[in-house]
Amino acid sequence: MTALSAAARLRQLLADQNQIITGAGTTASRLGQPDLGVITLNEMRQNAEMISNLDRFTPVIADADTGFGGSLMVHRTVTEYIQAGVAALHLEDQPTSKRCGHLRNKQVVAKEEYFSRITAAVIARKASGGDIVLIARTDALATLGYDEALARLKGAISIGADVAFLEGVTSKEEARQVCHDLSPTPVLFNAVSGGISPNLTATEARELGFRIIIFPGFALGPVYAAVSAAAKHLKETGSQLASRDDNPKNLFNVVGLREALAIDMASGENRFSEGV
Ligand SMILES: C[C@](O)(C(=O)O)[C@H](CC(=O)O)C(=O)O
Repeated sequence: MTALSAAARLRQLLADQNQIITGAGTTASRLGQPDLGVITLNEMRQNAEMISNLDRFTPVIADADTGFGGSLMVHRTVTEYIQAGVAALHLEDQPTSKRCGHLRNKQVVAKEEYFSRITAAVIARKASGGDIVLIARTDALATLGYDEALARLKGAISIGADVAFLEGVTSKEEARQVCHDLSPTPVLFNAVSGGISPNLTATEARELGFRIIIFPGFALGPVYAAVSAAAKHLKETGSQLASRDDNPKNLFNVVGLREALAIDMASGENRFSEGV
């Protein structure tokens, strides 16, 4: 168990490249459904646990959506994410019947309810002695405007959130403004391709003042395109679109075949010592 405090964990997050567990991506890939508040804590936690434990040295930021219910569910979510090995989570102010932050006609809960969620998250972190970084996200910009969204983020920070996430930033000016208005609290930029926000590179986002940049859809689109092309090829030609290097062994090496064989040898069981 790491002895890093949440502050140290935050420094690590700011310095390193991280992995993220996207709620939208998990909903699409595990449930085959759109990001409309249908995924549950258990499904998100299982995915988060699997990915967090692939490489314990790469911090994972996981989407916690609305916390999946009232304060007690938020408390449970944060506790379970800590147990799953997640390094940071983001928690938002949409109702539990939420939608992707880059869709239209979003709603948000009252400020008091949002602050109860953040408070429950802070209590859960303290109770479990965890070092998880709490990222407060607000979706209020679209419906209630910049001042209310800023007030929500400031309130969340005063309760104990470590990072602010203004969902759906609409311009570079607004981006610069929020980073300035919340300084020294680190602000996260959500780079959603084709979403509401300006299409920024990581360098551009850093220049505007963001300290953490996430690309939740970076793999989903390309994977979908690649799988569609492969399926089309199979349908049209009856043969698989495989590269010359595709064989079971090469593919299994991507998911740890060499490491597994090394464990077998080191344990003395030698089930695979003749090779595979
Ligand atoms: C950050 C986000 O919550 C996610 O699920 O990763 C989504 C991203 C997306 O829909 O691409 C979001 O609501 O912005």
